[in-house]
Amino acid sequence: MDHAAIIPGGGGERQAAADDRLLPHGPPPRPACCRAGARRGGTRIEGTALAAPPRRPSFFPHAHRLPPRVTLVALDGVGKRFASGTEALAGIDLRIGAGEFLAILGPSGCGKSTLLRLIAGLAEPSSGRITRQASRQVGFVFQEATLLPWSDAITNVRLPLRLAGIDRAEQEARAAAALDQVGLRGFERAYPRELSGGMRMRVSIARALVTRPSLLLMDEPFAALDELTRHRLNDDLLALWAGSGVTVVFVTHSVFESVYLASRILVMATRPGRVAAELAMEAPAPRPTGFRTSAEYAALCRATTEALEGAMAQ
Ligand SMILES: Nc1ncnc2c1ncn2[C@@H]1O[C@H](COP(=O)(O)OP(=O)(O)OP(=O)(O)O)[C@@H](O)[C@H]1O
Repeated sequence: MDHAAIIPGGGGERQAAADDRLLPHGPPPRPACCRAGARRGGTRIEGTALAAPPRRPSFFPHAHRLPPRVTLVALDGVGKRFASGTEALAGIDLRIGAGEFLAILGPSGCGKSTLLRLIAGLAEPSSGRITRQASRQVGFVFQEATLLPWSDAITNVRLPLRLAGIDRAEQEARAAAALDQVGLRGFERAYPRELSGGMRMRVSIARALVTRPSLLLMDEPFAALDELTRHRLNDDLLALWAGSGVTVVFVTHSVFESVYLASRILVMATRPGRVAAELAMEAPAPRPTGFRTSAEYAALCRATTEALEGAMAQ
């Protein structure tokens, strides 16, 4: 099968409406290719410039190796047991490379959110070790937009800067730029109740971006949105990622969303939560028109579904 073939005329993925339009910019498209491989192995970490993630064997015929990159966060044998006795995670070895788009995919309760919180430093592991690059700045986006209802969009977005003690003029300028970045120029004075669900999520993303994070952590951010809005936000997030160089870790239940977005997918199994498989894939970013109906996308979704079914059978 030719994984790089694109079926023309499909999709409607990038028909941005005024209501849900995001980023105008993006990098030159990369060649279409994909790679997936079994996971194992660790990498020694030296100081703050961490070692590159391990390379893994491929099983796609046109596979190629990803370039080595700096590791932002490294987890070695990480486990998490809650006071209730629940063993949420066990034996997690993971390298998050600068600039990658990592999706964490798995069934409900497998520990995806717990893993994201550990990566963020919002919780401590009960075993193992997490090493983070010292200079990283983390942004967090949750499933709900969690905006202050009594504040307009720009006030919501500048909140992290206000809490950091940055002066008012800079807060305003950076918040306006972040809203522009997510396609909401002109909506600075709109209140959350005046915005659609997709627009509220854009404000939430702008609030995460305003701190100029090197690591953007997203916990099922589009799960509550309708499918078309979700597709548009997927495209715009990809353009944002590709244009900014930010590292994204994205939790999702959806095989289709993970394949569409990610450069690497971590498939998790449950009880205790652990990494069952790791699939590395690369496709042009932003995705070309019709990618959702392409043979390449279908092949990647099939491989990922098989990996997820394998994980659930473990
Ligand atoms: N604070 C906590 N105290 C006790 N147990 C917890 C706590 N947080 C999570 N758990 C348990 O840890 C396990 C993993 O939960 P987690 O929310 O990380 O899974 P998840 O994969 O994100 O689930 P979902 O996809 O349904 O959001 C679950 O069994 C959950 O009940």
